[in-house]
Amino acid sequence: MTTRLPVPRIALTPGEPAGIGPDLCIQLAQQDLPCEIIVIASPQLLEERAGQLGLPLQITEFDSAMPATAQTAGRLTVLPVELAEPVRCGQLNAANSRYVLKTITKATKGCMDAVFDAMVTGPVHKGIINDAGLPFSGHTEFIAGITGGHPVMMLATPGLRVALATTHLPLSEVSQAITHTRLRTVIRILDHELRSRFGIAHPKILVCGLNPHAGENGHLGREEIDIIEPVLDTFRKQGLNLHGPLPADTLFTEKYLATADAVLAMYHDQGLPVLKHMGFGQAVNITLGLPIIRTSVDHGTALDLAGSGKADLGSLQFALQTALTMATQ
Ligand SMILES: NC(=O)c1ccc[n+]([C@@H]2O[C@H](COP(=O)([O-])OP(=O)(O)OC[C@H]3O[C@@H](n4cnc5c(N)ncnc54)[C@H](O)[C@@H]3O)[C@@H](O)[C@H]2O)c1
Ligand SMILES: N[C@H](C(=O)O)[C@H](O)COP(=O)(O)O
Repeated sequence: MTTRLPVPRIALTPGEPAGIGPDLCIQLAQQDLPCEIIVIASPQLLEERAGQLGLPLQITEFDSAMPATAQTAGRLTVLPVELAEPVRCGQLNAANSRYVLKTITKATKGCMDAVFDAMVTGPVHKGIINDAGLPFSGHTEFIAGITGGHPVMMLATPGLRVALATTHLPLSEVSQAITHTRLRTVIRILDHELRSRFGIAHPKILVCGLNPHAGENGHLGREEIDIIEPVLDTFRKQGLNLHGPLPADTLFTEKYLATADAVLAMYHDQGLPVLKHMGFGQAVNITLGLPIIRTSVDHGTALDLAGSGKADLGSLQFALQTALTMATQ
């Protein structure tokens, strides 16, 4: 007798309604998939956008009491959330910012309550959420505010994983944020999840310095000597396979990357431009350190492309595939 495994149920938030998130959800819905996708959004928005794109879409309202069924092309299961105001492609409207946060909150709580096996997020516009007077610096921090845990942002593309010691911080605040406590927490989570979620027995992690040339022996900054090296030394004594602090400009070369499982960058734009240069459109953003599985696209709202049919589905597909792998391993 064979036992059929349950179909994974994945929550999908389209993000900013005036951006390409709704387009991508509709494009994704044109495929048969080995999981159930529950889009948390306004059904009216999705129907209007499908009309603009000229794509078929039959919407069914989500009923959590029903067993999960695999996604079939042209259909979509939706957990409805009402918009505050109608949406025009490419035009941000702060009145709809609470709607955006509500969709993410529902997905997060649904994962916490085991209604969903994982959540995948489309791109939000952080600025318009802030313009609405709502504190928000990114999904990563917002979701962790609901679930608890210290979130660690890691982007991955075939051949490279980059995790960040700090996430959405003004550059002027980064140095202060690189503390012994933060680095210890981030490295512990990164090492642990590379083992537990990605099946890497003894992960080799390359750690960037903060300053040019990793501080040039203290002549170009002391964070490496005072903070990064002592933390790495402590973990090395415990058997972790950590290398650094290395100058970030030369760390990102083949000689170093060839044998590495992940790079830990000290701040957002130290690590992510390299990863996006290598894999934009084929990369995923994964939040480590949470009690739930959350992945996301590697791109933003692309307001210029909303409703045009030109948005590339690659990163959303990769994000979904990664969430599925993590949920079913
Ligand atoms: N996952 C997220 O929520 C996320 C990620 C990155 C940026 N953002 C936000 O998005 C907003 C806009 O950011 P940005 O302009 O720096 O980046 P962006 O990714 O929106 O756009 C950069 C360029 O890439 C193009 N592009 C982006 N996604 C594409 C796709 N799927 N297919 C084809 N072309 C695509 C755009 O047309 C644009 O030319 C900001 O508010 C930023 O914070 C959100
Ligand atoms: N740092 C992400 C990137 O550049 O792709 C992006 O801002 C999204 O972050 P959140 O997943 O925290 O919203």
